[in-house]
Amino acid sequence: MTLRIAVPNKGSLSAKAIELLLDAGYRAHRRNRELRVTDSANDITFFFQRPKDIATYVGSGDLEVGITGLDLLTNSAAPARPILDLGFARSEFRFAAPPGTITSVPELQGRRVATSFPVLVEKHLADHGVRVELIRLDGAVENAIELGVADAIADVVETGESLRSAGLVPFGEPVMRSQAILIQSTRRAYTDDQAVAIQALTRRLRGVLDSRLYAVMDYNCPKAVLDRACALTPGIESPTISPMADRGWVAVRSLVRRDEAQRVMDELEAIGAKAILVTALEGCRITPAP
Ligand SMILES: Nc1ncnc2c1ncn2[C@@H]1O[C@H](COP(=O)(O)OP(=O)(O)OP(=O)(O)O)[C@@H](O)[C@H]1O
Ligand SMILES: O=P(O)(O)OC[C@H]1O[C@H](OP(=O)(O)OP(=O)(O)O)[C@H](O)[C@@H]1O
Ligand SMILES: [Mg+2]
Repeated sequence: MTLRIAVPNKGSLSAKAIELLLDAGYRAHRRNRELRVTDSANDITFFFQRPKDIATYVGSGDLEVGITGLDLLTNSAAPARPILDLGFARSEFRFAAPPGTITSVPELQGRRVATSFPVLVEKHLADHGVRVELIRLDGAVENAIELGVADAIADVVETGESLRSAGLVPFGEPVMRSQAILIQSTRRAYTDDQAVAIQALTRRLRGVLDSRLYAVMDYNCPKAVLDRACALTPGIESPTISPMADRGWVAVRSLVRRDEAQRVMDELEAIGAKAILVTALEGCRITPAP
């Protein structure tokens, strides 16, 4: 097997990582509770591992690549590096405490800080010259203060709901911003075949991410406002302009960001464009290879 890839077997990363691989044409379905799935057609084996262990396997070179979180990679201190941002599991890593108790990082000096990311926290505090008593927990860290084992916590924050419901407020700058990433080892040597296979995987994943980000926009445009229309829909390289039977009009096709499509349609309509269509992408290769 040319490529062995570590995929999170549970938690916030798992379902989205598998969905991404399936959308990229890989057979990454787990039947029952399989921990290893081989996709012979693509010459890949997926190993379903605990999210916290993935950087260790990839860093050591025992698996070629893996999907993990930037915060987990940093916390592992494994010799591995991100090769592609995957855009999901976006979060911040923050300190928090009950309001009015600890409100800045220097005030943590000598206090008890609970976390399940001890390496990440220790490094950040060392960089700020602050020494604490670290309380290592596995999860549900927000309860640690009320239960009396810590004075502050450092944990993943997405919506902030877990902090709010535990009566905690974040303080200090975020320790880091994280998202899901594809990683490879910085230490091992990859064979030429493996390097080519990693490139192919990366291009496929990037294609899926771009397909989710962009849509095709088609519209009919009076020639008199074509410059303004093209400025609204510049596309990635340049819009495609085709003649129409009515010589006063042209047909324009361009890629637009999905999250901007409604605004762009409003503005095109306002300058006189007609028959504006937005079509989702099933797949694409539009950004350059890494
Ligand atoms: N609520 C969340 N929203 C977005 N990303 C999250 C959230 N919780 C965790 N993550 C991210 O998911 C990755 C895995 O985090 P973690 O190890 O805490 O696993 P988990 O998804 O919480 O599963 P578990 O704690 O049950 O093992 C990390 O990169 C983290 O930043
Ligand atoms: O800001 P929020 O949207 O509330 O999300 C953040 C919470 O999500 C994660 O917890 P998870 O559910 O994975 O439980 P865990 O603490 O056991 O990891 C994380 O550890 C936070 O507790
Ligand atoms: Mg968690």
